[in-house]
Amino acid sequence: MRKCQEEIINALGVNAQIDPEAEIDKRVQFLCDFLQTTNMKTLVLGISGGQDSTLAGRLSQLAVEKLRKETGNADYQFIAVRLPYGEQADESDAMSAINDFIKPDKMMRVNIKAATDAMVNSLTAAGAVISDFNKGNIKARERMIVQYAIAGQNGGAVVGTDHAAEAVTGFYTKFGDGGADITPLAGLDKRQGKTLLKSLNAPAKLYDKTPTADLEEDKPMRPDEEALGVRYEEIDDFLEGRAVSTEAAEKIESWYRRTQHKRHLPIAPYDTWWK
Ligand SMILES: Nc1ncnc2c1ncn2[C@@H]1O[C@H](COP(=O)(O)OP(=O)(O)OC[C@H]2O[C@@H]([n+]3cccc(C(=O)O)c3)[C@H](O)[C@@H]2O)[C@@H](O)[C@H]1O
Ligand SMILES: Nc1ncnc2c1ncn2[C@@H]1O[C@H](COP(=O)(O)OP(=O)(O)OP(=O)(O)O)[C@@H](O)[C@H]1O
Ligand SMILES: [Mg+2]
Repeated sequence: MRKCQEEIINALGVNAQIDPEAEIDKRVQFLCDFLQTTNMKTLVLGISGGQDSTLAGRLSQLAVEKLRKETGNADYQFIAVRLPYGEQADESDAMSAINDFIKPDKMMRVNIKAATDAMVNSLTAAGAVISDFNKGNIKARERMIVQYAIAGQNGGAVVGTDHAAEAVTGFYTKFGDGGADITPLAGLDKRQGKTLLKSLNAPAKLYDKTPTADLEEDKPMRPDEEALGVRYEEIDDFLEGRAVSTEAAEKIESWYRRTQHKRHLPIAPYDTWWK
């Protein structure tokens, strides 16, 4: 195995083999332990209609149901949040994830278009030029603001959907979808997430779907793999310690190096990791 590959696997805590049932139990229990230790009662997560939030949402709902049953305290709750920018192309998938699978205690909908456009207009009026790509990151950060507002009002925590196949490339917005309190999918790669969804009897259309950030208006529903220049199959093989083409390995390692700053707290004078 490549030396850098081994370092990444260890840093991100990936296991090549997983037992789906045991993983589900472990990750639900992790959420339960977190809520009990912090004395919080509410989990909050944006549900996009994509694979990651479908899985993290269902695990969150299972955790609060378990705690309600075990403690007799009815206050534990999961709030799923729909956060479209205007009209969302795969709105029906998002609603199917919520109604047919996650079945959250509560669902809220906040359209982030007005806030996003107002921010872009204010920046433009101040003389800034905001590209479509940069506006995409503003959308991700508006979603973060909404989730923290709901968590703040409910004494709750924001669930993040980061996992190993995303962390390795840093393919998320810093302090946007990367901003969260707890990440129950950490250490899983994309196909392992899919396996957990199958095990939980999720509708196949939700995990067979092409992963997309869907942040850019110039490139609607652009597949992550197109933006990254490497396939999830290759990223997952790499993370499971398998051999991948040199080209794929070098791309993955390059993304990893370039996005190192996203996997750390802001750089302080005593930090040395960034040098
Ligand atoms: N070396 C360094 N040390 C410390 N900080 C550094 C830095 N380099 C950049 N930065 C900071 O980081 C910022 C760039 O990071 P960031 O703002 O995240 O922006 P960036 O990484 O350029 O873009 C985010 C990427 O993630 C994708 N994304 C976003 C959200 C969700 C999903 C999804 O899959 O759903 C995907 C999105 O499509 C885009 O390709 C810079 O503006 C700078 O402030
Ligand atoms: N339209 C949206 N409504 C609600 N939440 C959203 C929306 N778009 C993104 N998010 C939040 O941002 C997170 C990051 O998006 P990302 O695309 O990585 O995950 P996903 O959509 O759940 O899965 P996939 O990677 O398979 O598309 C989502 O998991 C979700 O919590
Ligand atoms: Mg998505």
